[in-house]
Amino acid sequence: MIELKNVWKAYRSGVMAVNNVSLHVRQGEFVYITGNSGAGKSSIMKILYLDAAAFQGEVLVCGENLQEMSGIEQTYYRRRLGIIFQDACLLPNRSVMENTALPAKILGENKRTRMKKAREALEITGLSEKRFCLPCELSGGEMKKAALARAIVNNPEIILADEPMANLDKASAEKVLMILEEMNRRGTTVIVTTHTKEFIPKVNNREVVIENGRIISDGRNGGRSREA
Ligand SMILES: Nc1ncnc2c1ncn2[C@@H]1O[C@H](COP(=O)(O)OP(=O)(O)OP(=O)(O)O)[C@@H](O)[C@H]1O
Repeated sequence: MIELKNVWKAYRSGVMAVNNVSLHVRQGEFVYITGNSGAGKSSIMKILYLDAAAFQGEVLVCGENLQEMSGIEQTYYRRRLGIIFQDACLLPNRSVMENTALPAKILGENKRTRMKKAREALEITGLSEKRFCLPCELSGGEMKKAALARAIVNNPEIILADEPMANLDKASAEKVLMILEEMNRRGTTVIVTTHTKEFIPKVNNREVVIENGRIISDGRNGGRSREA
């Protein structure tokens, strides 16, 4: 479903953040991308949600080449994604409810439907009580939960979650993973980055480990390398 073929991404500073990465994620898979801070995890996610300017190599999603998409095709592609940005990226002057409903608004849902969807998503993430707050009135962990609610509100085909467990206590982090796993059980392809393996379940998970922009192992349960 998602295929990176020999992808390179260098920043103007000269840093080679993504160094010849090839990765295939099948439809309905749940993949963890792990690695130390600065390893290149977010850069890979940015490439996938089209936030990274010039990169080399090919990225195919359902056979479509991201670089060859027109502007309107990219817009439709983004609508198929639920994204949790590393720094939450909530609109500062909109309530939690409005932030959560935003992807439904972009899809053209009427107000009643998008508020219903936002209420349900906030219920799932346990943030209902804070629905009328502004982002500045939330803790870091609550911001992550709002970002998660926004990411799941449209029941997306693909979720790209960049450090969704950061700033969360153990119980909240486990709950975030539970929600992402439930989305995955219902058919959503999920890619999660994390610099800590603390919360990754030990059983039957695919973990792609990045170091200095390269994949150094790709396997299940910390198993043997597939693509390194
Ligand atoms: N906009 C940018 N301009 C220049 N260098 C950048 C930029 N963004 C990231 N980098 C560099 O690219 C490398 C990879 O960064 P990236 O954010 O992808 O890593 P990461 O694995 O997500 O790290 P973290 O876990 O700390 O978020 C790092 O050396 C970083 O300093």
